[in-house]
Amino acid sequence: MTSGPTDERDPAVADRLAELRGSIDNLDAALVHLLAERFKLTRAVGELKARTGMPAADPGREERQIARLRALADDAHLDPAFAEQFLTFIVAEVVRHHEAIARRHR
Ligand SMILES: O=C(O)C(=O)C[C@]1(C(=O)O)C=C[C@@H](O)C=C1
Repeated sequence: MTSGPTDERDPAVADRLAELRGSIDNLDAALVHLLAERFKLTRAVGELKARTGMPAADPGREERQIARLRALADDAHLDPAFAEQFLTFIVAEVVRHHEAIARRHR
């Protein structure tokens, strides 16, 4: 017999789905905590940069981070383009925070 859309009513399938979703929820929580820690560190960097008059963004550093993350993603069988987009998205938010901190220091 082939499996079909009714399989999710099968208790074994429902249990397995709940188990997988439980682990996904744990990892999502870990990601939120990791991001919160990263933003604590970047806030300190933003304050240091504002205090010393350094520019918010460092394109050279970003280039190196992207190259490193792409290689790590490749090793981990994660799409390197996705890893790059993810980092770029986070760093754009960090730069926005740095700029807001710098405005407050003026
Ligand atoms: O390392 C820095 O200089 C930072 O400001 C941190 C960070 C990052 O989020 O990793 C953010 C902005 C820079 O363009 C590069 C890196």
